[in-house]
Formats: sequence, C-alpha cells, structure tokens
Amino acid sequence: MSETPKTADLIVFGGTGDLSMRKLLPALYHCDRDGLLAPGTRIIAMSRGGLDDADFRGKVDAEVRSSVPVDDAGDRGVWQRFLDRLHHVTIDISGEDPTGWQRLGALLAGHEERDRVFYLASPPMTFGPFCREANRAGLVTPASRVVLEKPLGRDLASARHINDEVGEIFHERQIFRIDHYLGKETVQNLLVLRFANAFLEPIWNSLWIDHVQITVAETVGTPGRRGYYDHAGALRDMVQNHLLQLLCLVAMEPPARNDRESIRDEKVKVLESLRPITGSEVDRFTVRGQYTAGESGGVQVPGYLDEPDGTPPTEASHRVETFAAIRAEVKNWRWAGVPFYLRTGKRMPYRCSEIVIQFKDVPHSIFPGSAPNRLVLRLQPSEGIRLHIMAKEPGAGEVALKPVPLSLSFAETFSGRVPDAYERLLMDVLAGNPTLFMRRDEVEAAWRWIDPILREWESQSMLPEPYPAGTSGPAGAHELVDRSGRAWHEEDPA
Ligand SMILES: NC(=O)C1=CN([C@@H]2O[C@H](COP(=O)(O)OP(=O)(O)OC[C@H]3O[C@@H](n4cnc5c(N)ncnc54)[C@H](OP(=O)(O)O)[C@@H]3O)[C@@H](O)[C@H]2O)C=CC1
Ligand SMILES: O=C1O[C@H](COP(=O)(O)O)[C@@H](O)[C@H](O)[C@H]1O
Repeated sequence: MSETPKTADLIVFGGTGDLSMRKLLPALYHCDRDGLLAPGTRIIAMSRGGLDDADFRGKVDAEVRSSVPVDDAGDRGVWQRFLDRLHHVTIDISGEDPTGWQRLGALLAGHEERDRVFYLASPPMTFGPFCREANRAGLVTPASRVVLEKPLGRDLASARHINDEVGEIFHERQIFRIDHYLGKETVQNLLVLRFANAFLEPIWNSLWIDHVQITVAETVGTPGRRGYYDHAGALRDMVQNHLLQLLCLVAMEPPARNDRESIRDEKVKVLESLRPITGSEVDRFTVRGQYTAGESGGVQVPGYLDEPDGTPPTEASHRVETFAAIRAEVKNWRWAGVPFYLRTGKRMPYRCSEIVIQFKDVPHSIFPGSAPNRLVLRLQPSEGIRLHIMAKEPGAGEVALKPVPLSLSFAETFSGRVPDAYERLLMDVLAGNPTLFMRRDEVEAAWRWIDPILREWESQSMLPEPYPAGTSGPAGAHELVDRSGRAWHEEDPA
C-alpha cells in the first residue's frame, strides 16, 4: 500500500448510492481502523437526498456498520471517529440551484492547502457537468484530483466526450479512472507471477498455450439496479473494463519498469492488438443472454424482467444482456491463433472469477489418458494459484495417469486480512499514486474494440438468449466454444 496520506477532503459525489454504501464507506472505515486516514481527513457525501450531517451519519450507522467489524470497545471508538469524519451536502447537479455548491464551498473554505479528492460515484453523464460546476464554484485547487467510476461512458464517442469535458478542468495527472479489479490482490499478483518468476515467460505464448479463459461469474442478480443496468448490460458493465483489464495483464509484454506509464503503455498495446469483431462475425464470436426465473443458492429467484425495482421493465430491459461471452484474439507475434474466451454473467451457479491458462498437450504421448496442463489463477472467492499436472497413480501394472493440482492458497500462505480492492485504490488516490488506474487512451482503446459488438447487438431484432437463473448461461455460449472444439472449464470453485 502507498505511504500514509496527508490530511485530505474526500468529496464523494453520489455518496448515498449503492457503490458508496456497499464498497466505498466500508473500505474507508477499514482504512481508518488501520490508521491510514490522517487526523482531520473528512468524507463529504453529495446527493439530492436532503440529508444533513446527522442524518447521513445515522444512515451510515444503520446501513454500513453491520458490514464491517465493530466488535470491541477499541473498534467502537474507531467507528465513532469514522462517523465524525462524515458530512453531507445536498445538491442536484442537473438543476440550476447554486446553493449546494455554496454549502460545499463553505465547508471547504480555509482548507485549500489540503489534498482535495472529488470521487464521482455517480452516472457517467454527470462527470462533465460536475467538474465544470465545481470549477465554476472555485473549488478545484491545484492539489485536487478527480476519480471517475467505470464504465466511463456508453461507447467510444461518449467516453471521448466525457474525457474532453473532464480534461478541460483537470490535467491528465489529476484524473484517476478507476477499475476496482486492478486493486484486487490476485490481479496484482498476476504481474508478480509473470514478471518475478523466470519459468513462465518462455512458455507464455502461442507455442505452448492452447487458449485462455477469463471468467467472472456472479450469483447476484440486479435487484433495484434496473435504472442503471438497462442502459449498461454485461458488456459495458463488466467486459469493457474488468475483463479486458484482466486480458491485458495476461497478454501484455514484460514492461521495462514497474511504474505507471510502463505498465499502462503495455496494456494499451494489447488493446490495440485485439482483432476487431464486426458485422456478421459478431454472431459467430459472441453470445448474449438474459436470466429468467430459476434457483440460486437454494432459493427461487425472479428473472431479470421481474426483479423488484421501483419501475416496470421497458423495451431496454427486454434487450439488455445479463450474460456475455466473447471469443477474442490478440493479433500479435506472441498470441496469434490463441483464443481468449471472455465470459461474465449474473445469476450463475457459483461466484467465481478466474483466469485459466490451458496449455497444449504433449507433442507425443507415451501414456494413455494424459491431459494438457492447466494453470488456474483464482481471483475470488478464495484467492490462489493452481497448476494442474499429470501424475502417476500409485500401484503396479499399467501406468494410470491422474491430473493433480499444485496449489497455492493465499489465505493459507499469508496471514492477515487481505485488504479490499477499494481500500487499496482509495489510499492510492489519497497518496496521488495513479499506477493502478486507467489512462485515457486505455479506456478509449477498450471502447474502440467493444463498439462494433454493441452496434451489431443493438441493430438486431433478436433478443438475448434466455437462461434460467442458477445455470451457466445460454446454450449458445457453449456452442461458441464448441465451434472451436474446446470446452469451457467448468471446475467446481468450492
Ligand atoms: N454499485 C456498484 O457495485 C458499482 C457501481 N459502479 C459505478 O458507480 C456509479 C454509481 O453507481 P451506483 O452507486 O450503483 O448508483 P446509485 O444509483 O445507487 O447511486 C447514484 C448516486 O448518485 C446520486 N445522484 C444521481 N444523480 C444525481 C444528481 N443529478 N445530483 C446529485 N446526485 C445525484 C444519487 O443520489 P440521489 O439519487 O439521492 O441524488 C446516488 O447517491 C455508476 O457509474 C456505476 O457504474 C462501479 C462499480 C461497482
Ligand atoms: O463493477 C462492477 O462490479 C461488480 C462485481 O465486482 P466484484 O468485486 O464483486 O467481483 C458487479 O456486480 C457490478 O455489476 C459492476 O458494476
């Protein structure tokens, strides 16, 4: 983790939303408990909610406290200290009323020397207006930074527009585009595995690797998120950012240094090497699905269209995908001909994010029953690395082979609590370290590859293929892979 930050004002626009309540505030509490928030650091939430400081502290006490450990008297003291850091300013960014900005200005006045972080945990179309108005109100200081949540825009054009708007107010070095997957311990470990160990590099290419599978399977559905999800879908919500970032880390060339530009330069090269999937190829190389009613975790759950939400489903709800699978290819010397299968979905049978590197079979087998080696990098729920190798089953007679795992579990190997991705990233923002954040060209290169798929899906009259909740996605997803003659890896993640 970065060095202990200085006293700062962290202004969270969208500070009462789902992301703030479920991820940001618990992460900030843990940082406070670990002594990583400097004395005097304030967390100022902004929303239309009409709350005062006491209301907001009460809301956090009621909704966040149960998700963090507040056990003994010491913890209770930290919890109170954390609550005391919280403030709320009511504002409607889409309205003309300047009083919200005035209230924020009054709160920040006299603290211009502090680090000031504007964290935009709000819909992407608010990013430009927020920056413009904050600047107009005189609140953007030289020591200010801005954090932009993903997905940045809805497509390449809107991403460019947002980047231009934010870029008019903030210099690129002040802009932190967040993808919380980059803050996950195992994701960072992927770089260490690849570039701090010599044995993998010689075989990390198309000569030895048959294909790569990147899977982010979630058991959760989208209750209460229709307003956002109808206009996002799995491709924008997960593939454009998290899955492509994972692909970059698997496929990139060794960077010259472990610094922010070297790593980001290499990731951009991967994104620019992705073979475009356009026109009729979209049907051959992609599959989209939407969950229907089914069983998840032993209970009956509704389909996407029947998820409880304040609003009834619309035309967009029928068309949006909750599952996406893509057969991608990185067209460069190292990876030519190696399929990268990307897959993500809501209401899958289990929660599991993993990267599977499937090696080729031995060139000539002298034992019946041999199977190719497989390296599995498990990101969650239980982080670890497993290499499946062939071993001989003990006993006389004919040699019998069995694939056995060489296994490294992070929980068993390293003691101590593993910090959540947002803890790491929030501390990096406060310390001004942008290494684990996305550069403008990176985000735009990802959209450039995603755009033709989105356009083709949106032009089709066909709806996403249905799949019952609790199953591994639509049948078409399995056909996608069958066409290449290789099966999805369906390892039980338990
Ligand atoms: N939820 C998650 O797990 C994740 C979300 N994200 C991203 O974070 C962002 C926020 O997502 P999420 O928290 O789920 O969304 P929510 O809809 O739950 O929260 C949005 C927040 O923004 C505020 N807001 C919206 N419009 C305005 C406005 N005009 N003026 C003032 N405040 C406004 C809302 O408050 P109010 O309505 O009271 O004004 C609320 O606090 C999105 O870009 C999403 O993609 C990224 C990763 C994970
Ligand atoms: O960004 C998002 O990520 C979450 C999944 O994050 P994880 O850390 O729990 O794997 C996803 O549920 C959400 O839809 C998406 O916006």
